[in-house]
Amino acid sequence: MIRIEGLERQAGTYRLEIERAVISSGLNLIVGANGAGKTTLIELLTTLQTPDAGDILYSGRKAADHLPLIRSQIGYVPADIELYGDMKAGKLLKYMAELKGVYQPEAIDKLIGDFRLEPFRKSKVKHLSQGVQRRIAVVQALLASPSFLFLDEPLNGMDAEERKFLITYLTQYAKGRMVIVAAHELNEWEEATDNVIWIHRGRLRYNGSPQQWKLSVASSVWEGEVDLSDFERIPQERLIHFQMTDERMKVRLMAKKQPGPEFLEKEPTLEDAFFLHMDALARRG
Ligand SMILES: Nc1ncnc2c1ncn2[C@@H]1O[C@H](COP(=O)(O)OP(=O)(O)OP(=O)(O)O)[C@@H](O)[C@H]1O
Repeated sequence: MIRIEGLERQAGTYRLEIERAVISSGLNLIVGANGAGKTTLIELLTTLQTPDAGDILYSGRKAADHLPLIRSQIGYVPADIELYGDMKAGKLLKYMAELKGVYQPEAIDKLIGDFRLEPFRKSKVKHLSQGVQRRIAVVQALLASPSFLFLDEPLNGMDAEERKFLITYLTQYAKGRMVIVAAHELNEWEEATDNVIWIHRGRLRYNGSPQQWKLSVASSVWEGEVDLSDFERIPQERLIHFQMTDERMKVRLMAKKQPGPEFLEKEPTLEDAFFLHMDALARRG
């Protein structure tokens, strides 16, 4: 468990302030608009940034007072990964494991197998695709079997198969451990997410189950097919998705009541919930 108490961090004109929060085991999804502070929060939690005030407690221990111990339990995959490009993938992982003091050839082989990196063992990292490089970055973060695993936009650069694999892997890994993911694309995390952490302009707006987050915007999402002339009359800000089908438009939108007989109510997804909560905030001003 991670506890946040009176956390404050100023970076230029941006300010993050979280009075109190508890993050439990399982897969935690940090959501928020561009610039909301997802990366700042992750960097504070991973102890890369130092707060101006407040404490972060890992299993009851203040991070600031137990840095080496806590860092040894943290794995981190930043959004902008920078690996040693001239090193071969296999050698890089061996080197990283030695640096962390956890070199065990069988454990590395297992991770290389799990992440289907065998064909790239002898390739220089800089010659590998974005997706493969990100898989290597995830493996290096897993080398010491961290109890707290942080990933900032981990699906960036991955193809559909890699994305699906990573989400399934992290879902399993999060059982009994803590995985914290910052993401823009929410729908892919729908099944995997145990807890949503919503940051808006440096403030914690929600920290709880995805079910509760979605329940609070229930009966607000509708889907139906309309003529193009009707589509043009729908206010832009109500639209969640739309797609042309022959001469008509398939529309997913938000509305407090049924927009017309052709619309059916839909269960909100995580992405819908985010959209609706952001809209509610904007309306409150
Ligand atoms: N060192 C810094 N100096 C000044 N401003 C900073 C610094 N670091 C971050 N910021 C600003 O703080 C805000 C929050 O940034 P952060 O990267 O944490 O947001 P984010 O939610 O991860 O955004 P994105 O989704 O775009 O990655 C942004 O407005 C950013 O420009």
